[in-house]
Amino acid sequence: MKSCVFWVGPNLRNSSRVGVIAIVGGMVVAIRELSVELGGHLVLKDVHLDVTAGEILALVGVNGAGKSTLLRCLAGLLRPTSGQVTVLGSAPDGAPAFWRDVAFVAEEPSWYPGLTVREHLELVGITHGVRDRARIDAVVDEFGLRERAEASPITLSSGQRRRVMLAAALLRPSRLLLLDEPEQALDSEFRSRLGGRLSAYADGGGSVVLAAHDAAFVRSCSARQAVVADGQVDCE
Ligand SMILES: Nc1ncnc2c1ncn2[C@@H]1O[C@H](COP(=O)(O)OP(=O)(O)OP(=O)(O)O)[C@@H](O)[C@H]1O
Repeated sequence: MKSCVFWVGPNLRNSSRVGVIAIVGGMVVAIRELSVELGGHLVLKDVHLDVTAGEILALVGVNGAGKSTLLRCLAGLLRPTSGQVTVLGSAPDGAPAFWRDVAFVAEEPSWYPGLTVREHLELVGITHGVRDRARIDAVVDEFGLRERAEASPITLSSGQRRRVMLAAALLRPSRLLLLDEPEQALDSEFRSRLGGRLSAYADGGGSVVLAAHDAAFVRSCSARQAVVADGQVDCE
């Protein structure tokens, strides 16, 4: 094993695997010869991709290009047809230890039925060792949710629901954020604020892989771009 590079920033202090898993050369994601066949169609073909600690990678491409498919492979929700996917030193396995270090925001919002916005955030916080009410309050404010904090997410607008999902992902410690079209349904001001927030997360040593359609949003988070087309991923 080559030299180990650890960066323990504000988002990472409570991380379960800091100091346990060695990230060779700061590599957080390593994809080698990844192919994925869905419904008899080769969606991804021999993809090779690396993401380092503190990097934001934006997957861009037309509808159906395979961006969500790639994110689902990184989250361990989809088994590749062939090739290797390594996340934080291991194959994504969906085990609790994996989810302690990785936060995933899917394209479709989901939440715990019967809980208010604040209760949802508190539950996510408790699950990941964040019990500080002031921290929950700060996130509620940061994501513009104060007036709807006691409401059920089902009664929120689509942009407000997206904010709840993003707040939950950024509230807890993690080392890698996987975000499927996080800018979707957000107004322009909040898109640009989210870009700044993700940049700060990366400055703290976290890595982000996101799929996005909004070029201005991708620029606002200073992301490296990877174009997904014809089953291939071409990085800048
Ligand atoms: N379960 C499935 N069975 C068969 N085909 C699938 C399945 N899931 C996805 N696909 C196909 O795989 C291709 C890639 O889909 P994917 O959702 O990854 O695209 P995307 O780049 O995220 O698109 P969008 O920008 O519209 O979100 C599409 O042609 C889609 O129809």
